[in-house]
Amino acid sequence: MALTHKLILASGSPRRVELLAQAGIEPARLMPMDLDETPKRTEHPRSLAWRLSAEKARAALAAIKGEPGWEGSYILAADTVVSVGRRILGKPELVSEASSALHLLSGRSHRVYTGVCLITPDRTVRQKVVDTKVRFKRLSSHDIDSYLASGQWRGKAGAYGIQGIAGSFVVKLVGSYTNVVGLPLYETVSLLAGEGYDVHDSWTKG
Ligand SMILES: Cc1cn([C@H]2C[C@H](O)[C@@H](COP(=O)(O)OP(=O)(O)OP(=O)(O)O)O2)c(=O)[nH]c1=O
Repeated sequence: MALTHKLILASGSPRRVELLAQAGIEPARLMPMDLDETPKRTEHPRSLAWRLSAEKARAALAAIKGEPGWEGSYILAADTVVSVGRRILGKPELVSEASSALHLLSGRSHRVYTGVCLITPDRTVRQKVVDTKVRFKRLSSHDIDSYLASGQWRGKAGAYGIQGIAGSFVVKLVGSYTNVVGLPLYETVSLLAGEGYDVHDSWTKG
């Protein structure tokens, strides 16, 4: 029988769990890693997504050190960053921050970068950053105020969730949709499969 390795998802994002489930992958353990996600001065959004996804995965690796049963596990982490030009829009905490982000995104194209980091059972670190270009319609004040009132901006990079109401703001999208939601499925599954993870294991189990 093939040796199966457990997968740890170093994330507290329900979107990432759902996206993996969509691909038939169920992590054996969820480990939300609470890190300082502040960009460094002049840090490019792509570099930020690369760095933070690796920091989350490495933090989970450090946390399981010495725990029996988890030595040969895979560890997966991701980080999603929204940017308009070189300006990085993080996860807003206040309504006023969400409002400024939505005003910036209105009628423009922006990029969404998701960094994916996989630590393999032999502790090799494999990384990718995927980017998607998204164009929003011009948002009226009414659109923005109503969206803010919906609360769907909370906890989301760039103050919107494409999988909800904000999907109706999208005029054009070039690249991976799942990347915008928080985990690029094609690239993540390729990364896992390329490192020997049995991505087909659960497909036949219903
Ligand atoms: C742009 C966009 C982001 N998001 C979410 C995905 C991520 O959860 C979040 C970006 O923040 P992240 O810091 O990438 O992730 P997180 O803090 O939610 O979870 P964790 O670090 O524990 O894995 O924004 C959407 O759900 N929809 C969208 O359209």
